[in-house]
Amino acid sequence: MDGHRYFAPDLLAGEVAVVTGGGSGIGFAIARDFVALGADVVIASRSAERLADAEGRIAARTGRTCASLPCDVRQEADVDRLREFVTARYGPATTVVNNAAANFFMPAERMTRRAFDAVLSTDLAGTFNVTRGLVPAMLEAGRGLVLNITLAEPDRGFPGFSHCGAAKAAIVSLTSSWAYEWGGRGVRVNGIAPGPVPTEGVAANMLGEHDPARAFAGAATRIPARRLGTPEDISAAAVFLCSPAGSWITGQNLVVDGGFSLNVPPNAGA
Ligand SMILES: CCCCC/C=C/C(=O)SCCNC(=O)CCNC(=O)[C@H](O)C(C)(C)COP(=O)(O)OP(=O)(O)OC[C@H]1O[C@@H](n2cnc3c(N)ncnc32)[C@H](O)[C@@H]1OP(=O)(O)O
Ligand SMILES: NC(=O)C1=CN([C@@H]2O[C@H](COP(=O)(O)OP(=O)(O)OC[C@H]3O[C@@H](n4cnc5c(N)ncnc54)[C@H](OP(=O)(O)O)[C@@H]3O)[C@@H](O)[C@H]2O)C=CC1
Repeated sequence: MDGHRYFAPDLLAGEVAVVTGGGSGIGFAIARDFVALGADVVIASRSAERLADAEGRIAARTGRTCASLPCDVRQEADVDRLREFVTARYGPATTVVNNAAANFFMPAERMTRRAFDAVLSTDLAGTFNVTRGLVPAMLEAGRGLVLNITLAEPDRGFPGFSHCGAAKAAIVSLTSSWAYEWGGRGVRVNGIAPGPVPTEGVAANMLGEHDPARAFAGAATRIPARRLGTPEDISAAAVFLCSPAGSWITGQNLVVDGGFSLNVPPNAGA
C-alpha cells in the first residue's frame, strides 16, 4: 500500500522535490508519494532506463507525472545540469532527498582504496554535491528542506560494510551542521535512518552469496516489530518530515526500524 494514503492529498502542493536514486527501492517510494501528494518531483540517478521505467510506474500509480534526469551524484557537472533542469522545468527546488547510495559487503582487511572511494564518493560526496548544488537557491528564497537517508547509530560501526558506515556517520554529522547553519534562514535538514528494508539494491549488492529470502527472514527475527520494513514505512516518515507538520523538526536522524536498533547492534550485517 502506498505511503501517501495517510496524508491529505494536497499536502505537498507547491513543493519542488529532487529525489536522488528515485528510480528504485526506497527512493522510488518517496518520489511516488511526493508526486501523489501534489509535489513536482524530479528523480535522478545514473541509469536512464531505470528512471524511464520509474516515471511510467509513478504515473500509473498516481495519475500525475514526474520528470527525470540521468545524473551521477559523484559528478559536480551532472549536479549543475540537474539544478538547471529542475529550475527550467518547475522552478528552484524546495526539497532535496539525498537517497542515492552504494554499498557492498567487503571485509575491512580486504577493502581496497578504490572500493572505499566508490562508496564514499557516492554516499558522502554525492550527498554533499547535490546539497551544495541546490541549497543556495533555498537560502535565497528563505525556505527549503534537505532529507538525508542515513543509518541508525552509524558511529557504532557497520561490520562488513565499514565504508558505508563511515559515509553514513559523516552524513549524520553533516545533517547536524547544516541544520545549525541554515536553521535561521528557513532551511530544515533531517535524516531518516531505515532499518532492514528488503530492496533489490540490498539483495544485489549487500548479501553476496547469501540467499536473500533466508537472510531477510533471519533479520526479521531480530526486529522487535517482527517484520522487515517496507519502502512505504520510510516514505511515510519522509512525507511527515518534509511537510508543514515537521516544521519545528530539524537536525534529527529519525530512526524508522521497527525497534531493530534497540537491543542488538543495529548494523550487525544483513
Ligand atoms: C540495516 C541494513 C542497513 C543497510 C544500509 C545500506 C544499504 C544500502 O546502501 S543499499 C544500496 C545498495 N545499492 C547499491 O549499491 C547500488 C549502487 N551500487 C553500485 O552500482 C556499485 O556497487 C558501485 C557504486 C560500487 C559501482 O561504482 P563504480 O565506481 O562503477 O565502481 P567500480 O565497479 O569501478 O568498482 C570500484 C571498486 O569497488 C569494488 N566493488 C564494486 N562493487 C563491488 C561489489 N559489489 N562487491 C565487491 N567489490 C565491489 C570494485 O572491485 C573496485 O575495487 P578494485 O577491485 O579494488 O578495483
Ligand atoms: N534497504 C535498506 O535496508 C536500507 C537502505 N538504506 C539507505 O536507503 C537508501 C536507498 O537504498 P535502497 O532503496 O535499499 O537501494 P537501491 O539500490 O534501490 O537504491 C540506490 C539508488 O541509488 C542510485 N545510485 C547509485 N549510485 C548512484 C550515483 N553515483 N549517482 C546517482 N544515483 C546513484 C541507484 O540508481 P542508478 O543505479 O540508476 O544510479 C539506485 O536507484 C540508500 O541511501 C541506502 O543506504 C539505509 C538503511 C537500510
